Amino acid sequence: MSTSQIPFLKGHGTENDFVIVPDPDNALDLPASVVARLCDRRAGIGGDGLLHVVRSAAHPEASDMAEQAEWFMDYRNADGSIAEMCGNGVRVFARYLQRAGLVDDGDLAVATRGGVKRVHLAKDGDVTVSMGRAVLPGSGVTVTVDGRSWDARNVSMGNPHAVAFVEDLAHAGDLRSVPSFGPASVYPDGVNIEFVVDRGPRHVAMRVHERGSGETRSCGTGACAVAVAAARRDGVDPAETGSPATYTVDLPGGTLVITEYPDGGVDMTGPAVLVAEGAIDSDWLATAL
Ligand SMILES: N[C@@H](CCC[C@H](N)C(=O)O)C(=O)O
Repeated sequence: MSTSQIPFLKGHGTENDFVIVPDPDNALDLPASVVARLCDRRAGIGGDGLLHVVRSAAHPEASDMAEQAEWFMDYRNADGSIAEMCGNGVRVFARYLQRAGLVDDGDLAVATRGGVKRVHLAKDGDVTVSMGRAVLPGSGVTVTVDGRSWDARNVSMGNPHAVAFVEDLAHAGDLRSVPSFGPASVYPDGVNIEFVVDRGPRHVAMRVHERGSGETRSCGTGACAVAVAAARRDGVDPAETGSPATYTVDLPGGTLVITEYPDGGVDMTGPAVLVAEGAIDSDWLATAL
């Protein structure tokens, strides 16, 4: 019989799935080994990542944002590594806060390692997040998978992305394929790699290999990086035209709509779904420590 249980929920955004662990006072010890155990699809609950829900004031990395955002999304990849930002995760995080009655419907702010993000949510509708500006450093990168290489665009959405336009999404390989990139110095902390094809005017499709999680069925920051990279490739820059540019991005797990504004801000709209809740056996979890 276990001595205590830790509440959790499971949710996804365009099938990028997360274990959600509410811990308002930041009382839980969640080293990488514990996160990896929880995200393990056979030995644990399973997820592409973990959303640790903490009051900003209670977390050393977020206390300086507490006045702007009551809640901090302490995001972890499936291997337990830390990332600056997760676009699908922040929508699911906001949905959890709404369902738990911790925020009102409508607009809220969420603290992340990538700064404070403004979120707009309706009770059962899509969620829109103001993701901030995309940064395109211009450094040349190459991505390689299964012996094929492409030039890629380096795009930061707070976390790093390499966006490669390919002829066929099948070129991104299969589950055994591990893309690589170069030169290594461009991404000292690793990178998320997106493979993109055109579907129509301002409409693309992508697959993604995420840093710390492997191939996932969606990546919100990746879709933003892809939309901005596709716009620049198409000669579209809202800062120059003065008009917003909207791209539809299809992913294996669903569709995200990305709009870049003349001030450089990027909005992402998509679903956020809670699918289950339960309790983690703390004795089992302790075996991962
Ligand atoms: N799936 C996320 C991105 C999660 C972080 C990424 N793996 C990284 O290490 O930067 C999204 O929806 O943005």
